Amino acid sequence: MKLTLQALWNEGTERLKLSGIGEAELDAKYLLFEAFHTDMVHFLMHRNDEVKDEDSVKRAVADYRAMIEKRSERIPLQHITGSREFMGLEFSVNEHVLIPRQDTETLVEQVLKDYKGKNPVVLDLCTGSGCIGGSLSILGGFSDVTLADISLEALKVAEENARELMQAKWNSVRVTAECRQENPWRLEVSAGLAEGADEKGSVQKITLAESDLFSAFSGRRFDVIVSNPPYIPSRVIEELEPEVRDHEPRLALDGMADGLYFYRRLAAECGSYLNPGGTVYFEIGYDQGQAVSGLLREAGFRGVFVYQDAPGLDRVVRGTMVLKSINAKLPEM
Ligand SMILES: C[S@@+](CC[C@H](N)C(=O)[O-])C[C@H]1O[C@@H](n2cnc3c(N)ncnc32)[C@H](O)[C@@H]1O
Repeated sequence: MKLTLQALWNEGTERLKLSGIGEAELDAKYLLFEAFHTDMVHFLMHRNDEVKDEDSVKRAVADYRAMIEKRSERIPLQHITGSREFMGLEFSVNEHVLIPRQDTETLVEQVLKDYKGKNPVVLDLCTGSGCIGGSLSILGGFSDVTLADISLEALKVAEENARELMQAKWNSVRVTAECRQENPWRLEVSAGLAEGADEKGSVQKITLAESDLFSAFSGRRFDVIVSNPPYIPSRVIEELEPEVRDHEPRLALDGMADGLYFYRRLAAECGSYLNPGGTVYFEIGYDQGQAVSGLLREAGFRGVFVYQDAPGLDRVVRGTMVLKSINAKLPEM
């Protein structure tokens, strides 16, 4: 029987179906394209051609079969390919970070909308791959964004992403990374115009910081604090799909007994790190809107509002800290 792309796709699909993978056809096709560095158009035109008897093609076939084997062990697709698209940008991922979810784009889109044409100083707590803060920096053009996480392994992934994003955005422009501190770890990735050019208004930086929530930010103030903290109740983690339960970091999932542990800490502490009129945006689980809104109101936040994601589920809570003593106003939104 001749070996074709269609035959390889069928073979992969069958293998993944046997492992109970719901989107077996899609995943097999994605891995086929990855192994053969090809796309849908090429596939549709050549799927019934016999694949060439060349070393490079043999390698692609072997790579594809190896990737299918990994996927059949319920290793997430994105861990196999090493990347995930988020907000139209490419983020590297590995087993040390949560794979960015489409739901999380709701938070990024809301901040971009609220701060269009403005340049807030932003802190992304629990940054993981850096997908939230990185997108805000690149797409919002915000010049000072800090990405913080308690996990050094996660921060290394966020650093790679920050460098790649800056490089891609500034193209011919220098991207420098300067290690400022080892313990706790801290690094700045910054981009500016090429040497000799006018640098006015063109410098952008992403700072990466090892921090247990706010531990590394004593005395600092931000205009916007965003966070997608771990929010799954501990007992629920065992019921999740094997891809999540066995392959994504527990540190990224576990919101302790009722899933609200981090929101309690964030609500209590955020006010001390915000400029007057500063705003927080937290991603939440679909059933946590009321509880997290309550925590923010109790902590003195105003304008507390819950936003829904594309399927209509509660996904983001926003609140603004108004410091009456200095007559701060709610920002226009
Ligand atoms: C749900 S993941 C979110 C990752 C990323 N922001 C996203 O939206 O895809 C939560 C992240 O919080 C980090 N984390 C857990 N406990 C933390 C703590 N005490 N302080 C800071 N980060 C923490 C984990 O390492 C993980 O990267």
